[in-house]
Amino acid sequence: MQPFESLGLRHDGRALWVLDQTQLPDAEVWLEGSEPAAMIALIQRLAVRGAPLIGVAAAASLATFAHRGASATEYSAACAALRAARPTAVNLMWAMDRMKGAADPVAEAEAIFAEDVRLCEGMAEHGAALIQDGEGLLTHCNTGGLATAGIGTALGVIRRAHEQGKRIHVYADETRPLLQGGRLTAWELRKLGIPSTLITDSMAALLLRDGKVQRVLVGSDRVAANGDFANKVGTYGLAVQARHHGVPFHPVAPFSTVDLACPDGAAIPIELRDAAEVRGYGPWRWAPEGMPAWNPSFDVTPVDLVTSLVLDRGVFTAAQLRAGALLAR
Ligand SMILES: CSC[C@@H](O)[C@@H](O)C(=O)COP(=O)(O)O
Repeated sequence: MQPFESLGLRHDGRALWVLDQTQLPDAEVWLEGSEPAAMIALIQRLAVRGAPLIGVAAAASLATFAHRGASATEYSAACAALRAARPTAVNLMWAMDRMKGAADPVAEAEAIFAEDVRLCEGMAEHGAALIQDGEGLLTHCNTGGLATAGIGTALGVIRRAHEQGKRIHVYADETRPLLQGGRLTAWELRKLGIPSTLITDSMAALLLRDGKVQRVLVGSDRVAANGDFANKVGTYGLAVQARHHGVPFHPVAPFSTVDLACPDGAAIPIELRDAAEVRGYGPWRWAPEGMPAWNPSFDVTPVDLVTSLVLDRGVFTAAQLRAGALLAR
């Protein structure tokens, strides 16, 4: 295979490696994900995460498996198992469906990687055009280079606006319970030198009330045909708060996140994760042991709360989405 590299995924021509996102920001440890079984475990424990990246990583793992001589039966079993590793981000199913029918799995995985890089550029160009000089921007979870093969979805848009010289200030939600904002987005923002402030999720409403935020930009794990979309839990609450305060709210996603087979948000499967993730983090536990907890990893935001959706191929208003703009593409 040709070597390739992104912020969180690397192929050295022989083996596939992922940057263990559970150890960020304190340690940069690369783990091997060449074997599909290993990649499934890495995806499920969020060592590799973010909707586009899990699709790209699963494809690269499957290609490496094929390159190393997997039989057709082994290949299709691994493809099905990878496809089922996490249920909400449709990019994983999209990538596995491409790999399933691929005549040359290595070329297909390389194409999926390169395409994701290009899709990020498309979103960045269209999304950055919305951002005005001097804006405060609020984001949730991690949607940057760690979540894609390229510069990211919502964070890619923010990065492009910064590169264009717009004076922006980013407020990053910590993102309970697994802290993708506090650990990963904060790490990326610091590396990129973008002026930013970390907040806990519960501080967002106050920031909006105080007029510190002129735009909310988030990623998506699956966009339904009518424009409803799933993203990291907490996104729906942000959308409600943004609407209440009259602040524009934009999901940002590549076309590989759009699922036309899903008519609306009610049809999007939502991953339920281990309750222990709500009771504590890493070695710490703050709730009584055994305390019942509810841990949906994503929530669904209805299209009515969306100002516009930034796709790699353009910006679509809620009215256009409701009128079937995604189905017409
Ligand atoms: C690339 S951004 C889109 C989403 O994947 C992102 O916002 C998100 O919710 C990630 O969730 P995660 O559980 O960390 O994989």
